[in-house]
Amino acid sequence: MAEVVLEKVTKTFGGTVALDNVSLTIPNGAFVVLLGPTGAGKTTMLRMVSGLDKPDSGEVYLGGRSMKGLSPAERNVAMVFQQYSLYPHLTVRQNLEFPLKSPLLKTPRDVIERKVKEVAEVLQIAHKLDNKATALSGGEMQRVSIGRALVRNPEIFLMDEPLSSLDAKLRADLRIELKRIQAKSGATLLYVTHDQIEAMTMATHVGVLNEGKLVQFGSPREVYEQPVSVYAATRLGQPHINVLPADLFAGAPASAKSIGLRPEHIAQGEGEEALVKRVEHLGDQTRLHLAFKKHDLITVTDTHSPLRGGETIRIQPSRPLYFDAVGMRLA
Ligand SMILES: Nc1ncnc2c1ncn2[C@@H]1O[C@H](COP(=O)(O)OP(=O)(O)OP(=O)(O)O)[C@@H](O)[C@H]1O
Repeated sequence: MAEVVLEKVTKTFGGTVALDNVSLTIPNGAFVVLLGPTGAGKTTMLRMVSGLDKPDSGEVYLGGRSMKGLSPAERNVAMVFQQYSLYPHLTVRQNLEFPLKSPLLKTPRDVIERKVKEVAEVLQIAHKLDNKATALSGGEMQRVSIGRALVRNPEIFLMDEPLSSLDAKLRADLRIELKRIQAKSGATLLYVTHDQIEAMTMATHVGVLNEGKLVQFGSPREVYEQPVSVYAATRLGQPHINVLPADLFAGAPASAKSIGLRPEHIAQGEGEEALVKRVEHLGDQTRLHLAFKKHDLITVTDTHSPLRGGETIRIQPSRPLYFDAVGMRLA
């Protein structure tokens, strides 16, 4: 287990500021999901922690120790990247054994065998252990790369979109397994994803990055319910939060420029008229696409709603969030 601390970390590439004075304390055993659009600095943050890259200024501490000058091998971290990195001439078993065969670790043979077997079962690749890495599908290769990180029992895992090449069923299975393994081992995990469900279901903490700056760090629930800005609010939630001019509804504070309404925070039955443009029955949820005073918005309703396109309903905000002219949240 290890606490991860970034202290005023800045990293630039030419004219691009990839990380901008980021300070952050990640508690022992946390599962942190980093969110932000492409180029926000997520991968750069993982690379700073791993030692693959050095900060221009600032410092990284793992388990209370400064990592200044330490190589990736000298840090107790294991990484999984989006692109699988396997030894193609070795079998799946040999690929999984490789991290344990480091002369530094001196892992006994029976322990190696047990760990490889356990990890292969969890990742549903036990039947492929004797295949060459090149004789695997993309999803299988990715599972072997995850396995190579898992066999080592590191204090810190760094994962960059590790499930993005897998199909929906396997993603859902591995989400649960990764969360279980992380909770059981007590390791701290930093995880990059663009997937909302992964963020909400796996994370104990969410870090929102915008152009290299850490704009919010908190539990998924906190970021969802109490976002600091429109930007942070739009990082979580599917369908997205509705952001509309504040004066569309009565009751906005004078300094509010926009109102943010999560789809489930629009009450139906009372208020003003909205036109139902489209009804989407998704099985576990029904979405209503509404037109309200020339603006589009999305809300959710009863799964068995009899509503149809062309009808009108009455709506009013139930839990509005207000933002100022630059998109910052108003208290
Ligand atoms: N090795 C590099 N050389 C030059 N620029 C880089 C390098 N690595 C990152 N950058 C730049 O730094 C910024 C942050 O990149 P980073 O890869 O951390 O973003 P990201 O949030 O991980 O994006 P993605 O979701 O696309 O992976 C980007 O503008 C990127 O182009």
